[in-house]
Amino acid sequence: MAGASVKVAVRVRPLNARETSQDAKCVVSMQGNTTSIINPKQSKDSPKSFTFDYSYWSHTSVEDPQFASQQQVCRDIGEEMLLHAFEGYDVCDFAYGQTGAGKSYTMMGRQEPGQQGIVPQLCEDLFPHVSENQSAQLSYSVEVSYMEICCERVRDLLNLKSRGSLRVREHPILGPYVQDLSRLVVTSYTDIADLVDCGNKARTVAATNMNETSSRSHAVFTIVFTEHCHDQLTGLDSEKVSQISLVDLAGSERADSSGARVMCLKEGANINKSLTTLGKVISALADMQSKKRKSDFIPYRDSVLTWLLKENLGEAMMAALSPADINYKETLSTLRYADCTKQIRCNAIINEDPNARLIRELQEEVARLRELLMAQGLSASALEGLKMEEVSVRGALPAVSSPLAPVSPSSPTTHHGELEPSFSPNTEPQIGPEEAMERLQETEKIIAELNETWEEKLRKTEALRMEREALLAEMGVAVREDGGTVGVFSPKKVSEESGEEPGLQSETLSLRRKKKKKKPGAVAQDCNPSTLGGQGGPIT
Ligand SMILES: Nc1ncnc2c1ncn2[C@@H]1O[C@H](COP(=O)(O)OP(=O)(O)OP(=O)(O)O)[C@@H](O)[C@H]1O
Repeated sequence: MAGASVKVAVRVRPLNARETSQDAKCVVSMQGNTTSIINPKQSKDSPKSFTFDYSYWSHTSVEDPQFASQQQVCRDIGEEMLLHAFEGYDVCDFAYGQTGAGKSYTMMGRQEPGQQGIVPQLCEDLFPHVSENQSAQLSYSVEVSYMEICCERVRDLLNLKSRGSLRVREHPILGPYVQDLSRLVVTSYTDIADLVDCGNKARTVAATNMNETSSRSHAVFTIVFTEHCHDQLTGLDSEKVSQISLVDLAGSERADSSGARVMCLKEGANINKSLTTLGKVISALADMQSKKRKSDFIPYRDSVLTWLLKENLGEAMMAALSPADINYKETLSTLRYADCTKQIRCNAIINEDPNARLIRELQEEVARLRELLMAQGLSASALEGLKMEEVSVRGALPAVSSPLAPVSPSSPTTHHGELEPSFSPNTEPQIGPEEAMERLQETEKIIAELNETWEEKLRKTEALRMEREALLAEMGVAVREDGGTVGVFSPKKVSEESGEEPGLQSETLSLRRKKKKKKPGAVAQDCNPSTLGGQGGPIT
């Protein structure tokens, strides 16, 4: 897989009701792997053509021999991803395109038979693969996480209680990661399907509360897949870990500020930082490839999405296209974006024994930080007695003369979902006690998480499931008696007088009121989607 190009597919959907009502014409055509588009204003000009790994014609219906179904898309894209994940590679598929072009349809699809998208189909194929490969030597475990990135803030879609946005941090050994993002264990397709469903509903509820649509945010669903190997001859255990990231990006037209619709101030500044940075990253990688340069500056750090997917951008991209002449400019821009992505090559490596190696390296880091803190005047007994949750780092430590590791002006700031300043154990100047203490706690927390037993993970997963169901029920999402969720109440109109949706339950409302009291007048400016009951006032 290493060195292979990113697989790029484009897919054109049928005209929708709005386009049909405007008498829109189809300007996209496909022949084999080639997609062509005609400029409706200069129809005498020859069409612009692009060749991709796959050009999916889903504009018509199954009766058309050229028609590409959900199953075909998943067979081409999903099956290969699964295969690579079983080999131990990290893989990522992201869906790009204008709002309403068909990204979510391709990634998630619909509930009806035959309409399921890549995510549910891939998850459905996962467990039969596990059963086929399982043996006395080989066993597998699967965990999932689901997050949403909006305005550069990260929200956990599987732990609805984590109301604030999560911090994106960079650890010198672990690299970028989302602190406290829940990773839930799953043992069957039904488990995954329920979590996907809950996450999607959490997204919908949040969007409804915000009087907006989920097309403003990026959804990242990740399957962490671990192969445990026990060598019966030597008695040695080893592991291969791979991540399958499935990303439904925000609508691409928002990358263009001129096309921006009404949006709050913060959103205006941030909504597309991840999307525009993704574009820059893709074009820098493509440029590097075309010039055959070994390394170049790639602006991964400029946005949360690109930073988190830094090691994992390769594998597949699905560009969703509207067929309509009225969307010509957007569709052409999507085709160009996809064309640029073709040039990227995967830098894949197999993640062999990452946990054992990580724990060893993290323990070395803990020892180093402890030494540093002792050298700076903290006693060994104080360090031993240190409990992560008890420690209030700021102001609790003696001041020392060594400077904190400087944050370069271009480094993103440390705040909620935004990026932490980077630090490297080898190159940084001596760090101060506050930072050392913070890192020590962070590293010990990561080690504890890596050392968690399967039973502990199961307990956590179950506790979160119960919390999630209770909260979703409160927010107006019906829960079946067997635990599955069955649909969100239809979006409620925002009451003009109060700014609240009348159907929302008491806790959500009281949360909002509390916020409103604290920050009068902030409704129009703060679009933090991380608060499920967030400021739901109209976006102006
Ligand atoms: N290939 C397709 N076949 C049939 N219907 C489709 C297809 N693609 C999209 N649709 C329909 O078009 C509508 C918009 O699609 P979808 O929600 O997937 O767009 P999107 O790109 O994800 O938009 P957003 O950015 O707002 O999330 C949906 O009703 C969806 O079911």
